[in-house]
Amino acid sequence: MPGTASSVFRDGLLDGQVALISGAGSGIGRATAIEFARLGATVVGCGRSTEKLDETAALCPPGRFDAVACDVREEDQVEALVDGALERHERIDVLFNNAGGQFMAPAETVSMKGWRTILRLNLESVWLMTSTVANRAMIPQQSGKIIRITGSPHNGFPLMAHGGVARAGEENLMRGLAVEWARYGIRCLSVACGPVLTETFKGKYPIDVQQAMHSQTPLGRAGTEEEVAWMIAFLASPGGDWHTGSVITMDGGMDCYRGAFPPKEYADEAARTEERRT
Ligand SMILES: CCCCCCCCC/C=C/C(=O)SCCNC(=O)CCNC(=O)[C@H](O)C(C)(C)COP(=O)(O)OP(=O)(O)OC[C@H]1O[C@@H](n2cnc3c(N)ncnc32)[C@H](O)[C@@H]1OP(=O)(O)O
Ligand SMILES: NC(=O)C1=CN([C@@H]2O[C@H](COP(=O)(O)OP(=O)(O)OC[C@H]3O[C@@H](n4cnc5c(N)ncnc54)[C@H](OP(=O)(O)O)[C@@H]3O)[C@@H](O)[C@H]2O)C=CC1
Repeated sequence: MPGTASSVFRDGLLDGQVALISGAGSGIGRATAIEFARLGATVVGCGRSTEKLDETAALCPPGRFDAVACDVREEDQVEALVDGALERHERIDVLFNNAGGQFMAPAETVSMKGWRTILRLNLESVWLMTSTVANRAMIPQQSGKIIRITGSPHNGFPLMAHGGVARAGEENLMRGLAVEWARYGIRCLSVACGPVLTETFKGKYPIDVQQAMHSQTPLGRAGTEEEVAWMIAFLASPGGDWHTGSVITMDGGMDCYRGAFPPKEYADEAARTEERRT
């Protein structure tokens, strides 16, 4: 992400906003923190590793990134994170629940400990962060936007069944809260991503699995962390004000159709057109 200005949005688009971003020390969280800071927001970025957060701070315009070590699974740490953000910045306009992840393993090998690890890291932590920020900041101020990153495609998540369950639950949580909390002026949304070429993604999955994911995407490529950051920035801007409860899917078309089109069985053009019946 070279340069100091957004390559998509006007300067000052998010002036005055305070955004809390989890997992801001790498990948999508870092790219989003940088984009928000460039657009004028103050970002409170959390993660477990302070070194990674300090690197993000160095990539943001000076004074725009407030790094806080916090494990989003721990109630006392999340409460301290939110209270500290309010003491220093007075409000929280955007919560981007980005921290999370899963491991790839055949379902029959996943132990109860492994299952609980993923449900806790994703679904439970999203509820903890969301309820704490809503109760302490957004309901009192009668405004806010809460965005969770989830996954696409929305059919089963083979080899990551635990992750798929967590993401489905998170999307439903955002939908339910969008209805309940509209009366407080709070918008709740999910952004469901297909493969995004972050360092973790590239290091985590075998190269042939990655290539299969890309070739099974109609647009034939993975997304970039900047493309996700632009979507989150748009949603935080006035352009996002009429969005709530939605699941915005960004996946190069994978959710509509799994595979390159036309499939090899239809390689012959004649096989793609049905004969007219008169
Ligand atoms: C095809 C479709 C196209 C679909 C195309 C869709 C594309 C979307 C793909 C999505 C990509 C991404 O999300 S990429 C970004 C992902 N980012 C991350 O994952 C970052 C965060 N991840 C993590 O922190 C870790 O990977 C994670 C395991 C999730 C949590 O770490 P923890 O330290 O909390 O947990 P650990 O102590 O390591 O493990 C706890 C237990 O979990 C289980 N466990 C952990 N790793 C395991 C493993 N590899 N295999 C089995 N079991 C495992 C064991 O029971 C462990 O206990 P013991 O046995 O006692 O050790
Ligand atoms: N890359 C992809 O293809 C896709 C990613 N996603 C989701 O997007 C999000 C970001 O992914 P990506 O950028 O690729 O991955 P990263 O691994 O780079 O990002 C995950 C971030 O979350 C932080 N984190 C993990 N556990 C915790 C915790 N318990 N408390 C606080 N912070 C934590 C990590 O920092 P630290 O270790 O310092 O705590 C890290 O910075 C994840 O939720 C991922 O599942 C969804 C779809 C596709």
